[in-house]
Amino acid sequence: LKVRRSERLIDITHYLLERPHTLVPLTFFAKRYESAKSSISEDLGIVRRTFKGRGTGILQTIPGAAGGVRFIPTIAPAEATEFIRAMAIELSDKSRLLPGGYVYLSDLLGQPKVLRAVGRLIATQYAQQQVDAVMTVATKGVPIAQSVSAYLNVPFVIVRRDSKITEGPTVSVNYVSGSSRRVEKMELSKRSLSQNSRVLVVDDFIKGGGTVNGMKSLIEEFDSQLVGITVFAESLFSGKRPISDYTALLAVDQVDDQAKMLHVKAGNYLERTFN
Ligand SMILES: O=P(O)(O)OC[C@H]1C[C@H](OP(=O)(O)OP(=O)(O)O)[C@H](O)[C@@H]1O
Repeated sequence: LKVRRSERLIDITHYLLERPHTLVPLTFFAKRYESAKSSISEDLGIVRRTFKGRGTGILQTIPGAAGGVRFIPTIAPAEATEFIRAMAIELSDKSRLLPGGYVYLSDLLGQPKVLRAVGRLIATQYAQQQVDAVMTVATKGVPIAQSVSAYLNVPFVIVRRDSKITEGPTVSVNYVSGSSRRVEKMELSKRSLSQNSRVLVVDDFIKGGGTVNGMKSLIEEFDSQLVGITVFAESLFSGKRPISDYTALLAVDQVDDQAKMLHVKAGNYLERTFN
């Protein structure tokens, strides 16, 4: 039974939204709706124009027999700007101040709406780059990594600071925890990352930068490449960070836990992603 265009458009949209960064051949849709490929091409043109117009994402067309379409989720600059503006106001609440210049984020990074937005923002930044895996360190970075990996349709791997027999054989590196000048160890199970992987590092917070620097070393131990580092928020840090090339959605620009004062502004995400 032939399926009407209005129904095809709804079902095509739903199918693609659920399968980001996945190549879907035209013949798949032609068979699914028992429609001509020319009709499916017109359908996809309507979806592409609507996605583009509303900032939903990019619908790539790959020509040829092995071709098809691929949905790349993105977030529109205006929506990204609005989200970051709202987050900066939310984070500038002095009740979020923690000793040592840390900011309490766990309530926000436990909200599905916030995690979906953060995942989409970071996936937009790397939408056109080859990413094979998203890496973070337990614990607070995990929900962010999961959300980014869902939008990029790649696995995420969790680096741990403690040894667990359930992780099997691991690769470990020592790193200096910036804020406390302590030498710490982090490790990743050998099976979780193959050689020559292109790895995106994400985390909730960067202070001294020791943690992300440790993950950079770990990626090198796996003979893999670091694609980029993006964190939800960066703190003020008086020392010199071992890593300076990273992206932050938000940035603490005034903090004084004695005076109970905290101000958070937009980080460098917007200019790094949309310029
Ligand atoms: O830039 P640095 O000075 O290295 O600090 C940033 C680390 C510390 C903190 O993790 P913790 O709160 O230590 O651990 P967990 O994420 O497990 O709560 C945060 O999540 C980053 O991973």
